[in-house]
Amino acid sequence: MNILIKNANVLLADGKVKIADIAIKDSEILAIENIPEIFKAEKVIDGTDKLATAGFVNAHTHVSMTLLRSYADDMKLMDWLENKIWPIEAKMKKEDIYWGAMLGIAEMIKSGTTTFADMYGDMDQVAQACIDTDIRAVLSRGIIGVAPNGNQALEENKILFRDFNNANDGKITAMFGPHAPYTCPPDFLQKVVKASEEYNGEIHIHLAETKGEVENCLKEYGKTPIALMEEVGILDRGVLAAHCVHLTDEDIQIMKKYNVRVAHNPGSNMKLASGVAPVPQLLKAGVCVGLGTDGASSNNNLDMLEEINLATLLHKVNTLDPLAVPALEGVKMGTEYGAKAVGLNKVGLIKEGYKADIVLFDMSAPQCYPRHDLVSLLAYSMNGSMVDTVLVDGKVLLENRAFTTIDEEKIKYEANRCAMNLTLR
Ligand SMILES: CSC[C@H]1O[C@@H](n2cnc3c(O)ncnc32)[C@H](O)[C@@H]1O
Ligand SMILES: [Zn+2]
Repeated sequence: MNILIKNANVLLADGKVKIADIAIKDSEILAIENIPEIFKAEKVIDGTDKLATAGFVNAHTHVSMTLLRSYADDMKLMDWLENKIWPIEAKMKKEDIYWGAMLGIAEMIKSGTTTFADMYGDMDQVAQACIDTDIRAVLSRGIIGVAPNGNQALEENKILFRDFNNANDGKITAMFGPHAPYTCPPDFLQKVVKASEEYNGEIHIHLAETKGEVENCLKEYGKTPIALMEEVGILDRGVLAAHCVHLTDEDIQIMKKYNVRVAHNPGSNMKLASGVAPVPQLLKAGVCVGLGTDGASSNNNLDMLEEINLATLLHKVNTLDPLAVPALEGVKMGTEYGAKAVGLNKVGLIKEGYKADIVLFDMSAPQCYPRHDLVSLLAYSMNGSMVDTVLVDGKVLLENRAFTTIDEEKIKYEANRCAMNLTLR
């Protein structure tokens, strides 16, 4: 479909904001400003006084964990996982994964996220939710190698790849998801490397999230998690590494050498008291750093504009340098860098030839005045509730804050039903 967004304040690829029209042809951005005479719009969207940005890329989440939002708070990671999260996840059924994913996808679209990278179980249900909502997604089967069903989970990841890589007109792609070095020993990780070579897939993994993880890794293997991943061959495969909080300078050099991409999760790292990732050093070293929310049970929402805000503020105070992560860098981490981090090309910018994943923000609220600098307003004043219109792959999914295809009330009802039943099992 030919869509014309007229007269919007467009955040362009060069970081400048300009009032312009955006012509969309099918799934791509055809032109910005200089619209060809022959372009005939079948739908016109008035962008007057709205801010148009590339859709946010949530570079790391476990979307179905929306069912566990507010279920277990104020705990450190391993206590939280071992004593609350893993026991109740063991009771989850396929419909829980589906409705939890639908709830999370609805929340993400409504707050401006157009792509997410996921790692969980029963990923056929997450994939189906992506098909039912038309969001863009990079899906991996989270694999706990030490679990009795580690090999089964690896087989499920191969099936995910076979059945859903490039599915839904290419909006779904797949990766392999070994959970973490502390749940996937080296010999199992080598099986994952082999499978990823067989399927030409990349790898999504939690790395160096806590001080305890690093200390235990050094004790058991005499190496940091990053160095161990280099040894077992994981880094050769193309890696999206979530967290990367506790790193040495040598780790950062290894990450640069292997072009490791990072999903920085400031909200989750703060909520689980995991630490502050050395994002300014990673960016300075030329490592690609995107942003993720992690799951809604350790954040506790999936609002990427909030994550951008957290990233811009956290690193200022942690380094006592107001330029540690400036506004535009934070926005780029949540869009352009995030797209690269999850392995997508032509996504993450409003640029000719890129995918038409576009968000229009309503700027009528008082906190959007005065208009000295719209990128500053986006990073430091606005919030996800100001999202008005969302397009993914050139399809309008949200318009005037209302979903065009999905039933929000049904999703909230079914997800809540599943969450309550889950706690009764
Ligand atoms: C095996 S599927 C993915 C697995 O990861 C768990 N998880 C959620 N958040 C985190 C985190 O911050 N670090 C490590 N693991 C996490 C999730 O509950 C699933 O069990
Ligand atoms: Zn995670």
